[in-house]
Amino acid sequence: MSHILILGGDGYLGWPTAMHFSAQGADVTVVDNYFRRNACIELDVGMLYPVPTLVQRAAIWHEKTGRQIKVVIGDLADPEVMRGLFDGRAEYAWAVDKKFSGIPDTVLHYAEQPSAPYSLINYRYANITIANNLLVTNNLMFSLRDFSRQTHVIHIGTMGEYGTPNIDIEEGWLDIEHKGRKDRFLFPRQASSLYHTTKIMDTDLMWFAVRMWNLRITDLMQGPVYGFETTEAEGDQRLRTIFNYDEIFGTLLNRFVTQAVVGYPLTVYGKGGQTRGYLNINDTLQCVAMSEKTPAKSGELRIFNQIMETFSVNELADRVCNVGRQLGYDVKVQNLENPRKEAEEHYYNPAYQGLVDIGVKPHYLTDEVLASFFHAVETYRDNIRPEVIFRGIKW
Ligand SMILES: O=c1ccn([C@@H]2O[C@H](COP(=O)(O)OP(=O)(O)O[C@H]3O[C@H](CS(=O)(=O)O)[C@@H](O)[C@H](O)[C@H]3O)[C@@H](O)[C@H]2O)c(=O)[nH]1
Repeated sequence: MSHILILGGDGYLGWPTAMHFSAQGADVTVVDNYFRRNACIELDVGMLYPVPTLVQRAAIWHEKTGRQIKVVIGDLADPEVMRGLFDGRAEYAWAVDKKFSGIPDTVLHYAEQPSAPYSLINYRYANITIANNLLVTNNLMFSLRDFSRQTHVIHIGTMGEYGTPNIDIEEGWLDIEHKGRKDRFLFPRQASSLYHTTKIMDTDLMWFAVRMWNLRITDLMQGPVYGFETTEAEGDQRLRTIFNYDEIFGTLLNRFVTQAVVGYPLTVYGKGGQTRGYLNINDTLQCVAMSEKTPAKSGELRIFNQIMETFSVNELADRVCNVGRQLGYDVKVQNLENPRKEAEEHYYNPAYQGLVDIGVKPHYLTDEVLASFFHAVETYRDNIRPEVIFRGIKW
């Protein structure tokens, strides 16, 4: 049985991933310090529905499936918490069998502050983002160096590391010919938020560790994710993942569908030509699962662009308007002055073939998928708080 350690197991992607691997029979341990929930309380942003604690969710999962997901509550920016997961000192906050699972075969690293607006609220939130994201990644690198260089790490990076260059975006690497000589380098990176910049710095830490200590790392450069319905959560609402629609933690399509359902005009920032690669939450699970099955080699930093299709903000607003109107909603669009500093019209042509080549079958955003997303959000309509949708955190 493979042992999978999930850092950031309480988050939007961490918890569905934990259930996904557990359902397939893996020995799963999740770690989290409840950063996301605490930030949601501190900043008073709305979640679509309440979510039981990580410990409660693990107990519910066990009651329903007979499988255990071991839970550790701790701050991975503290090196001793991280190292305890490799040398057996970790204390389980929940587990049926509290015996140490041993060195993990695979570590899924989601334990990061994931929001661009959060990282730019002010200098304090900027520092929290930088300190958390870089220390967690560095603590992981040193734990692997000291305890297990064979463990495969799958890190969630972001397409935002590349920014919006005026050339095609390759999958992580670029061959350069300069004055008659050739070499291969990380693709140039230029992020448009501090959060995204920490992901660039993560890549540098990981690439250093791969070069020095022959670690095995897959970096998934993910675009904005949408949706919350995953197979393992079907049939029990208490197992649904955290879903934000507010300005800070909500991603674009999750926000637009929620806005449409509650009659709030869709918040298109600036000209709306900002184009990104999007993916369904179920494809995040697939991409991580396929990467786990076909790990990076020793001394390899393997980079995949984890997106399934690209849309501009305007295109997504149109799609949400059309489907919303067919469902009887009076959906309107408002063009707001862009609170972010970003290109509003730009070239965007990223490669994203690597994950398909290792077996991922994309779920595309069809009208049916969008309609089913509307129906899922409608169930919680009364919980939606319009006042948290836009507060205008400026870059
Ligand atoms: O109400 C809104 C919200 C966003 N946008 C625009 O939509 C685009 C995407 O915004 P987003 O908030 O969905 O995505 P972003 O801030 O880039 O961050 C999200 O998507 C990233 C992938 S990517 O965008 O870098 O490819 C992940 O890394 C992050 O964790 C996740 O929060 C941006 O141009 C933004 O200005 C709007 O027009 N209106």
